Parts: sequence; structure tokens; C-alpha cells
Amino acid sequence: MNNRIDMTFERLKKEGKKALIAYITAGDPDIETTAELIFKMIGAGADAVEIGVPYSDPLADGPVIQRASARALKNGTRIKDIMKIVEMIRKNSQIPILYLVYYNSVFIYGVERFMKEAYSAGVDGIIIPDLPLEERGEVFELTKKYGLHLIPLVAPTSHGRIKKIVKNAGGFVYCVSSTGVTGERERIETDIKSYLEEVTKYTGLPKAVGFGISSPEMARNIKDYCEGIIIGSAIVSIIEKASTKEEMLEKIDNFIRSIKKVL
Ligand SMILES: O=P(O)(O)OC[C@@H](O)[C@@H](O)c1c[nH]c2ccccc12
Repeated sequence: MNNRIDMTFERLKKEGKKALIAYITAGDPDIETTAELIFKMIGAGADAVEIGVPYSDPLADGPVIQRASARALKNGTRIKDIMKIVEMIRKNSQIPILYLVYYNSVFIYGVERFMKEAYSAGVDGIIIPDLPLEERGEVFELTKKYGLHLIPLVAPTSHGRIKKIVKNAGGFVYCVSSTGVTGERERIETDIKSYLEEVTKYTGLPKAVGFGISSPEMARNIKDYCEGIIIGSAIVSIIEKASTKEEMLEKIDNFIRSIKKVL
């Protein structure tokens, strides 16, 4: 197996560490800055990057990422530009790269064309939060054909469906910490320990937890039960609030370091 996602989780396991998967919306605030921010996150210790393809109706996203998507679309970000960012990162880094993309964007672009170009650019895995189960077979065949992992999402309410959801999955399982949309939460109400133990019954894949994690304390409380932490809105929020690019890059650097330190 030479998918970068698998290799990274294997390496971290040997080191006794957990993965930090950092999310960013492509094209927010603009495509060049997205590339710079990704390099900054890699330098600060992120173990994988999740690049969000902006979409007009991001139903799984809370207000912070919705606004990021709107900004990115407003300045004309296209899938082609995002593929170019990935190619650029690949010239300098072997970090695992994931796309977070809504099904409609993939469908309109052409499922096979999307997977083929993603693979050639250097993408390792795809997350499609709204992929209908009926379409999954075709999408899975194409991700497999191009050596990409299709990352499944499970929720604390998945229970009996977990087995079906993780079938054919590769890379890791995205364990949604709580029901609802993406975004920072003051605390996570789910009993993470028993939830993740339940997921472990159905799959030996690494588990990464996302939704609502925004501080080192929260990451520390969860990390013992999983193999990775995913952070999105807290990162996007720094990007949104910064008044200069320098401030943005510096704050992202500090934030990623502060989380990585506890993992
Ligand atoms: O933003 P949060 O709460 O830190 O959660 C991660 C999340 O942003 C990222 O993985 C993501 C962005 N958009 C999504 C849509 C569905 C599932 C997950 C996502």
C-alpha cells in the first residue's frame, strides 16, 4: 500500500502520535493565499490537508465555512484552480491531501474526470459528505481505479448502519463528533469513548474525529480514543478575522502548532 494516507497513519502509530488533519476552503480569501496557507500549515506540523471545494449550497456546513465558500465562489474559484494548487503542493511535499467535495460538484465535472484529475494532481482521498448510497457503488469503483481512498463519514447516530457505511472504505473513517453541521462548539456532548469503541467493532481503519474541535484542550480530551483529529471552522475563522495576510499566516502557524503539540 503506498497511499500517503495509509503511510502517514502507519508512521504516526509507530511514533505513538495522532494525526492533525487541517481543513481549508480553496479560494478563501483567494487561490494564491490558499496555497500559502497550506504551506504554512504543513510547516507548522499538520499531518494531512483537507481541501474544501467551494459549493453554493454546502448543506453540511455551519456559517463559518458557508461564508468561506461564498467568498471563494465570489472570486471565481474553479475546480481547475484547485487541482493546480494540489500540483503545486506536490512539487514540495508528500503530505496526504484530501478533497472535501459535495456530490453535485463532482457530478457536474464528471465523476471519472474528477477522480482522474485529482489523482494526477496528487490527491490521496475524497470525502463526499452528501454522497447518496445509491451512487456510492459507481463512485467507489472510480476512486479505486485511480488509487484514491473514499473516506466514509459516520455519526454518533449511525449505530446499525456503521457496518454498511465503512464497507469498501479506505484510509480512515471520519467520525463526526456530534450531529448537526460543521462549526466550533463550546463542548462536545457525545460520549466519544463509547461512540468510537462502537465504530472500532466494525472496522480496523484509523478513526479521525471532526466537528466542533477548536482548542488544544478539546483535542487532548479526544485523542486517546482515535488516531486523528480534524479541524476546520477554527482555522477558517482565523482566516476570516485576520486583517492582514501576515497576521493570518502567523496566527495559522501558531494555532496549528498549539494543537499539534498535544497530539
Ligand atoms: O469545522 P469543524 O467543526 O472543525 O469540522 C471539520 C470540518 O470543517 C471539515 O472536515 C469539513 C468541512 N466541510 C465539511 C462538510 C461535511 C463534513 C466535514 C466538513
